[in-house]
Amino acid sequence: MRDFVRLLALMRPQAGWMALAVLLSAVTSLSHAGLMAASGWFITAAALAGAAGAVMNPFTASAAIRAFALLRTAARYGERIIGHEATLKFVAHLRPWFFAHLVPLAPAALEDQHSGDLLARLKTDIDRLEFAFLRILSPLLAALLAVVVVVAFAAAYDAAIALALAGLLLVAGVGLPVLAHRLGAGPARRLARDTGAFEAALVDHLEGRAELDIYDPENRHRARLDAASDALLTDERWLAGLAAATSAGVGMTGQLALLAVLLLGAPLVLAGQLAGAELPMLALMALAAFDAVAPLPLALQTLPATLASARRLFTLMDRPPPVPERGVFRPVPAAGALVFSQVGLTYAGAGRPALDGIDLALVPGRHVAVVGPSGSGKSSLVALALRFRAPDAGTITFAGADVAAFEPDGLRRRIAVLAQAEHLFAETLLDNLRIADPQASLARCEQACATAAILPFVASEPDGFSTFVGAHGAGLSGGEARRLALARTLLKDAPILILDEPTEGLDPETERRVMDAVLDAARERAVLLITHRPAGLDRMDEILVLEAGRIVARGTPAEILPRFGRPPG
Ligand SMILES: Nc1ncnc2c1ncn2[C@@H]1O[C@H](COP(=O)(O)OP(=O)(O)OP(=O)(O)O)[C@@H](O)[C@H]1O
Repeated sequence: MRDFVRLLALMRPQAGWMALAVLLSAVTSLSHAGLMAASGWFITAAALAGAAGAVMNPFTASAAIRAFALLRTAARYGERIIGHEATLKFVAHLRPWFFAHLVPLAPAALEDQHSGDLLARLKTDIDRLEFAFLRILSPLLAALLAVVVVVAFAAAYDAAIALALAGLLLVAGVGLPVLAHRLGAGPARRLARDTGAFEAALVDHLEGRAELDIYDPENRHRARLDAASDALLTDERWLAGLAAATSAGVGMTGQLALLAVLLLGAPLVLAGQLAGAELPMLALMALAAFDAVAPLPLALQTLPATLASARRLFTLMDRPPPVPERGVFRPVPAAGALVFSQVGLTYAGAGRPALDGIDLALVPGRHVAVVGPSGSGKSSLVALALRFRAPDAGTITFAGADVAAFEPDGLRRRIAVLAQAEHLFAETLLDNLRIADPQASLARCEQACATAAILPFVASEPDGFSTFVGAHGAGLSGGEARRLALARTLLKDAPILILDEPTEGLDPETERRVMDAVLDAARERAVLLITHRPAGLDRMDEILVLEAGRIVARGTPAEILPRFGRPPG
């Protein structure tokens, strides 16, 4: 219920258009019933007049028939135009709204989300909400309006006929939809829940094709996908069958209503309490009134999936961002030292802190390395520096002010990072480089590529910088992808440079050359080098040794490196 109310609140800006669409939809149903009623009356009255040899004025009735027919067409046209306009405006607002809520959550608060599942939310769930008005709300309200008018009209002629009509409309408009809802709730909820998971598994399957070819020749993974797909199809088939059966049920109830009106009305005609032409008028109007309730079974059947989609979206929306992205912030100084003082970080549900009592200063012109075994907390340091997470102990300052005083995006502009797993976009080499600086001249791109030792590769490609790198850089070797990502990081003109395993995948000689070039180029910047490898460590001003989240040793290369008989980490 809460989700439904929140959904209604989201529709509020379009409430005026939506109310008009509902009104027009009710007018469409009523003019249809009016057309049928007037036609029934006219045909019978003409036949009775003919049989009695009397003269009848055909103009009033035929004018009414024409008026109802025109009104029905105009109202239907208006309802379609306005209903879709309101819905499109609603969706135009919904998708950016969802996206705007999602962005501050990334990456830390979305770590448990599969990209395929997020895509399903952006697409399938929002598509479902898109129809919440057209398929659920509008038919429901329009049917209510139309039914009240039709039953009141019938009551003006005879209470029993009105009662029978109201009862059968209730059966078709409430009884059958509730039954269909009951029978379809499980499959509908499963569909809403599992479609996202299925799409996520499908994306996973495609991305992991190479691994599956190696490890899964028996196609076990594929069989699981097939089974999930079959289950979804079974549910879909059940819901389609249910929709067909309830629609047939509504049609049959309409026929029953026609019969009931005739049976109840015939004695009244014989007793002279009802005019002969009024009986077919009421009977045909009753039959036509069922058009108004015909969409209700589908509306109620759609409701659980729509609510499940709304709940999935709202649950994600309600996650607090790991750091506040909005508020009153100070302008971020162009340069300054990034200083960690006694910083601690404990992940939710973790038994021990990932970082504890960290003191670290990234000062312009000073180069610091952090070494330590896997899981010692190196990437967590980067997440804190980038304000993807906030420390739960100690303080981090930039240019002397707590980083919480700055807008996170503004602070991130001062930091260039080569992360452990850099994403390459399915675009050209140049497009990938210019993500760091869209204005970067070709000469600057070449300079960055030369420093990262990727320029010879670019030059050897027939298309040069226009070479397409493929999805996730699949068209490049691991080392090439790493050097391209490094060149991109170097292009970002930021006073702080963080390099997480920059030479991963390079041979020792290239590694040494690249590290020398990078450190020369970054002489003026504050550098944080995170590494397991020896290259470049001898050029550091300070080396910190991290173990299980704590700094267990720190000093100059001359003090630290002799402790490691072999490469540290
Ligand atoms: N999102 C997370 N949720 C819970 N625990 C996490 C999360 N990220 C990291 N950890 C844990 O925090 C600790 C430090 O992880 P971190 O990734 O910072 O280590 P690392 O030194 O960068 O490791 P590696 O060298 O393997 O990349 C590990 O015990 C890890 O399991």
